Amino acid sequence: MASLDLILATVCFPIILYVWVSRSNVFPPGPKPLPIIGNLLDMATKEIWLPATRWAKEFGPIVYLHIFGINILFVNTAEAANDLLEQRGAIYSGRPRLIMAGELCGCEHMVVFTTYNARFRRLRTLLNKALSPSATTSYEPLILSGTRSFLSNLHTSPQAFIKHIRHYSGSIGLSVVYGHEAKSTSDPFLLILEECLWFINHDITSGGGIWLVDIFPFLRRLPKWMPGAGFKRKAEKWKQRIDEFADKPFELLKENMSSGSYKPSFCSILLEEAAANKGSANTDERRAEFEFDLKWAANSMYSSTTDANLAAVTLFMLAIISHPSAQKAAQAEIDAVVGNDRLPNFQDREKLVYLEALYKECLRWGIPVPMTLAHRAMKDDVYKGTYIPEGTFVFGNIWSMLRDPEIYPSPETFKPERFLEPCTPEEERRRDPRIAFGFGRRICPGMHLVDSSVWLLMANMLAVFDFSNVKDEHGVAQEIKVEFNNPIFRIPTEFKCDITPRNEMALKLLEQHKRSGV
Ligand code: HEM
Repeated sequence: MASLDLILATVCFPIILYVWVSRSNVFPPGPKPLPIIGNLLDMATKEIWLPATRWAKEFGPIVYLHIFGINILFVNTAEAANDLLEQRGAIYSGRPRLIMAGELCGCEHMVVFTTYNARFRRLRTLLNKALSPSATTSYEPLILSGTRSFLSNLHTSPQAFIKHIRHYSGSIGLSVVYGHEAKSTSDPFLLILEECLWFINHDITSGGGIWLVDIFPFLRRLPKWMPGAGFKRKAEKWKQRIDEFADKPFELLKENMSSGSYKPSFCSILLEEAAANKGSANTDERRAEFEFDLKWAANSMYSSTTDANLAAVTLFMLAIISHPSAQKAAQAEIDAVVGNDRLPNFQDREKLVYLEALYKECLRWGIPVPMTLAHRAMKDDVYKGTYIPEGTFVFGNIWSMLRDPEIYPSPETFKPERFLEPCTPEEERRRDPRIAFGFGRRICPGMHLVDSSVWLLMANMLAVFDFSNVKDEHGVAQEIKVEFNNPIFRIPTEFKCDITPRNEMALKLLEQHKRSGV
């Protein structure tokens, strides 16, 4: 009898609760919607993570909104993100089907836009292989030489630092992915990267990427000449460029491979592996499918590096300019560990403990990507007595998690020392700034590459330059004021700062590297 009670309690009760909650539609709490448009006005803001974090304080770990029948859920704490996006990854790893971005503009082949299906798993396998910690180690020579030429460029024209960061990220992406060396900022593959990133981030996915056609799918059948079908004309133009963006570097690499003059890269290694594997199972159809996947996996890698890196590096610059004592402390440590006659490299990392804390605090305080992209609930779910319907767009609110005062006391304060304070293993697990890279089966595949490349860039920038506010004619430091207009990446608007070589030795090192080209 006791065991029957136990069965009833453990099996039947959760089922009854599930059915009751899902039938009675007890949605998670959230701001009051208006009739018809729902929470449309609440969502109409460029830094959505800021109101989302205010709602988190008012309503709790999960907050629900809806717009024209689209359900939206913000997951605001690391614990809820772990419960839903990690532990229930089988439910929460989809992506919304965006008709405008995906189907009409042709982004549907990129990993970021692909929902959780067999193709997604094939693409992620390719990316995870190319971006695993051990694969990342093999890119270290490229990262090192990219970093050195970035320092030279920064020395030559410090005020163009944004252009140099973009060039650095784009050219590392091109060499790692396609083995292509970008000789200048006007390399056609860098230009098309910039162009496509601009309209993907600012036009296609602006406002969460939801267009009227995503709410009323029948609109996609409108003939493109009709008044009101301007979105179709725009989509056609963007699609053509996005296809070229994926095709052109891949086609050039294949041509170079046929003529035998190419550098090993992510694509060439996998194409060679596929060619060597000419078994009977490797039909023409399979080969075509593999090449199509590889082309889009490559494009997903190449297109994801620039804006995220730009956000991470400019936020680091803002942090050290506004916290000169942290800048000095990191430089003193580099001088002590590395000395003044060479530049920092990967082998120094273990000994640069303050720099490590500074790197973590830059990710935590700066938050380059404050909100995950929308995960899609692939079936109905119940969480803590509330109902989350299938199809809900679920956003991990990284901003609110990395600003959680329970885990990070005085979260607005930039304080690298917080990562040096002794803590229990449980606290160590809770204060993990890798939350900055998202969750579960959708976690950023580029996180290991970022961990090496952005760390090395920071170490080298601090080793040779001082970063400070611009001074006016009376020597008074000018405060830096920036805004954040990009809906996905926290990239500050352009700002001015002074970037000067730290001393004679730094100048000598820069000259040396300029001459040797490494
Ligand atoms: C500071 C740098 C970066 C940050 C903070 C960052 C952060 C993120 C975040 C938060 C997501 C969304 C995860 C989610 O939906 O749960 C993401 C997705 C993604 N990231 Fe990154 N990222 C960075 C750099 C990179 C780089 C360098 C690459 C490629 C080499 C990359 C490739 C991707 C891809 C392909 C996705 C989509 C994954 C998917 O949909 O399954 N990221 N990233």
